[in-house]
Amino acid sequence: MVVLMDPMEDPDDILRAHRSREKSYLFDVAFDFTATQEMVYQATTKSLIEGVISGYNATVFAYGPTGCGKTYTMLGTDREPGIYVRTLNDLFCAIEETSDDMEYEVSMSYLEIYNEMIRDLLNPSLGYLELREDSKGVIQVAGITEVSTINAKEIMQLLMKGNKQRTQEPTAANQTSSRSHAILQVTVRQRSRVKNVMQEVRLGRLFMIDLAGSERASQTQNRGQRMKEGAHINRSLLALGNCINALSDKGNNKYINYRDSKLTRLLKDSLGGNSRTVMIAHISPASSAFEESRNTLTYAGRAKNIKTRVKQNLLNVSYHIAQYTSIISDLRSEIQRLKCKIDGRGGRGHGRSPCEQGDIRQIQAEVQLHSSQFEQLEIGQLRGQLISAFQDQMDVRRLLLELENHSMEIQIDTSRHLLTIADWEQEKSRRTLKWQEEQRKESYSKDDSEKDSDTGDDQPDILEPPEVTSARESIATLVGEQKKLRKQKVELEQRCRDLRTQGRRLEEMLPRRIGSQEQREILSLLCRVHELEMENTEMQSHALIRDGALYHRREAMHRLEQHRSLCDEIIQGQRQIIDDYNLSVPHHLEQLYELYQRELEEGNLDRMAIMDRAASRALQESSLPRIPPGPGENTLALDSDQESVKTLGSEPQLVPQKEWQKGILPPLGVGDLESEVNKVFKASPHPRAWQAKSSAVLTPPPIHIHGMVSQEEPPQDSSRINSSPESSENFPEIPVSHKERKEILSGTKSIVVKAARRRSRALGPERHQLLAPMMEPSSLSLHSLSEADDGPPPPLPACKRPPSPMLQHTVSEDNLSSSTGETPSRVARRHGDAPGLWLRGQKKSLGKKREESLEAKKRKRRSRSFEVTGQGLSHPKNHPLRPRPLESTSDYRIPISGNPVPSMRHLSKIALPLAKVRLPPSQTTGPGDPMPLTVPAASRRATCGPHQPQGKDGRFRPN
Ligand SMILES: Nc1ncnc2c1ncn2[C@@H]1O[C@H](COP(=O)(O)OP(=O)(O)OP(=O)(O)O)[C@@H](O)[C@H]1O
Repeated sequence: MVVLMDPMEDPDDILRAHRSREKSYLFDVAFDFTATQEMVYQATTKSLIEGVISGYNATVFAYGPTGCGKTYTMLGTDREPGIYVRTLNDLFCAIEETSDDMEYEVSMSYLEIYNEMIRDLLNPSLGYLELREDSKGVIQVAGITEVSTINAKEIMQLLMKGNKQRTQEPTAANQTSSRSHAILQVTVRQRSRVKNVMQEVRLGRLFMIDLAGSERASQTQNRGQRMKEGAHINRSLLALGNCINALSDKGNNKYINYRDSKLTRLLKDSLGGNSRTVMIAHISPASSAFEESRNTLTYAGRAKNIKTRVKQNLLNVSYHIAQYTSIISDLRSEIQRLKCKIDGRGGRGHGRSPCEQGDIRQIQAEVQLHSSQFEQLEIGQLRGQLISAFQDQMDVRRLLLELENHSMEIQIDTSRHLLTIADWEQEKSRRTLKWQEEQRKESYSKDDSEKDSDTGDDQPDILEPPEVTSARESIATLVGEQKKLRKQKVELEQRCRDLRTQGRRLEEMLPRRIGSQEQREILSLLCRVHELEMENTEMQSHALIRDGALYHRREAMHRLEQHRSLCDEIIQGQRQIIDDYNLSVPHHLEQLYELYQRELEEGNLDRMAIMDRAASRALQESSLPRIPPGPGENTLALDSDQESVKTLGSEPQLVPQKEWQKGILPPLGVGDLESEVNKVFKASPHPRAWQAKSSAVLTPPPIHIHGMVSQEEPPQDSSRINSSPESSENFPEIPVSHKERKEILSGTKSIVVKAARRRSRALGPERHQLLAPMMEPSSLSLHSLSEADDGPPPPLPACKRPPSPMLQHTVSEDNLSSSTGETPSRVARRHGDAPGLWLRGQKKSLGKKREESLEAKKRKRRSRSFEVTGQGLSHPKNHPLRPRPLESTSDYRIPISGNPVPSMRHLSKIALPLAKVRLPPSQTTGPGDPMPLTVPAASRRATCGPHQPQGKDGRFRPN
């Protein structure tokens, strides 16, 4: 509240008491002489700044008589700056605070209205400027200088410069009287920093006006120019007052005449339009300025009633195409900069161009994703290559295994054919002997002259059977097949070496390429799996080798047993003759015979057999050594497998490296086989010579099997058992008839081929089961033997020679003749006696004791053999190559059960050469031994009934 008191009022003057001019005025704020510049600024102007930078117009003007401090309030001094400086300072501070999100443009113009003329204070040389109004009704000063800056210090310098240009003249009322209206216009443009085609711009204008003071001519005592200036000042202020009066009159909608002066025209919006306006009225406390003060307060009071409509100045800017070009150029520059930054960081900007994205974060994420995908793809490729290399190696090794399996089958077939040929040679020899015997018998009834005439031809005309010829042809084919297999094996081994080299390169490369521990562990496990697969394959290979070796070994053992039994019988028979006829024997022969007897009694051979069986069992039960694919590089390949595991992982090796190198691939044995085949490939034209050669073979003494003795012979090179010349030369010594041989061989082939096929199948997807069935007890052995035992109870259960009763007689003859390869008469003739003498003239004194002794030993052997047979049932694993039960029993079980089928009839006619062979029990009943499998069952029946000790039927009947 401002109370204006009349200085002329006299309380004692009653006449003028009712004419008092004292008046009170209400304003928003009133300052007294204690108010500072800061207080005035804070109370009047500071609140306008926020609106201005947000797009609102504002006006601050100082109104009042001359010399009342308007200029002081607005401009101030250096020490006490006024509203101009303080407002600008705060304005720039506010802009600075929001400059991160918003972009500002600040421009300033400074002019004065002097004598109703507009002059640019920033560039006074421009002369007087005109006021113009645009299409929107906004008043503009044409050509005014607008300085754009955001630097407060710079704008202050401009302000000082402009003030110096303002017209000030000393008057009687004010030494620094302003003779013009000074108007400082600050325009603020605000826009968002986010670029867009359509952009909003906020435009705020702030007018800070230092009006010239109204003056009275009497008071200012102006004359001339000063009086003229005062007149213009007063006229413009009058126009302003009129506008204020008009605007403040609420109920009067009369016309607002802004055009009376340039000042009102310029302040049109500030007074009654779109502006927040502050009027600072200045009055003087001097009583002499009572009238001016009253008028000022009256105008100010009226101005207080003026209502304005404030609105935000918003401009929607749509850019021109040139601006679009500029924007695009800016964007490209930004993209290029980001691209260079990415390239400089990792140089991984391959593939899709990041410029297509435009967003640095998206580009970075994409680049990272591509990098990760590339790394995963690379690892995946390497892993795939390694797996492929492993699989190729395994495929080649399986092929090798199949090749070896096939080779073994060929060997078995070849052996079978060799046996057929040998049997024929044996049969041929026997027939020749028979024929010669008959010739001799006939010669007794002839004279010497006739005898001499018959000596020309001692060879019968014996035709070779077709199966023997076929066997010779088959052998030729099999030898060719073996050569082919050998060639394929060499190629496969080379292929295996190449694959191993390739795999080794991958194994060396992978640890360097893979940085992830997880990936390394995966690959390590992969290599480990490969190693186990290799191990499995090699175990199968070794099992195959062992199967083949055991088969040949048993076969050879069987032959040797037969041969030994033959020799035993010969020795016993000859000894019997010697004893019966009290023949004189050279001393060294007698010593040898005693040694022979001693070994029989002491069981040395049995002990050897036990040791051999223990060694064989240890061989079977021990862990199988690994078999490298071959010497040289193949061994290296396997080593490399382990090295790969060592490289990729830290798992310990289960098998020492040396073990890998110990094994060998199963030999194809072509060389040995060929050498063997060459001897019998063609029919021998001289069976006698062949027999003489066979007789030179060192035949071991009979081996008496006791207890746990197995049929296996002492350790020897199994690979040579079947293919060695010695073994082949033993074949003719086996006195089996041709027909019997054929039956046996057909059974042998059936079993062996089926077993080989099963092995081949096991090498496929179920190759892991290859070894398992071999370790299972064979039902074949159980059935064959148990059913054999279920037959007619044999008086001598362990008889090795069981010809059927109905065939016993013929068998006996064959037995005698074939067991030695000579007829009994021939044997007797060697000692100078007639053929029948050695049968009829047996003496029972000395020979009987010896015979009883031998018989007791035989019984003992039979008994133990029976025990062994029973134990053999529970230990079938001694026959790793035995045929599978279902396949084998189909051919051989039925005859044994007592219901002979036609095939059994043939079997029952098996000649005694086999029947009289002293076969070890486990061999005769073992399912893995095809030939003894059937023969003992039949021979047991044959001997159960009519078998008698020697001499009863006038014939020698060896065991
Ligand atoms: N509040 C104040 N404190 C100190 N000095 C002041 C104050 N107000 C005004 N003055 C002084 O009074 C004198 C006149 O003031 P000023 O020039 O500002 O008056 P004016 O109203 O602008 O006059 P004019 O209308 O003639 O220009 C100046 O010398 C100024 O320094």
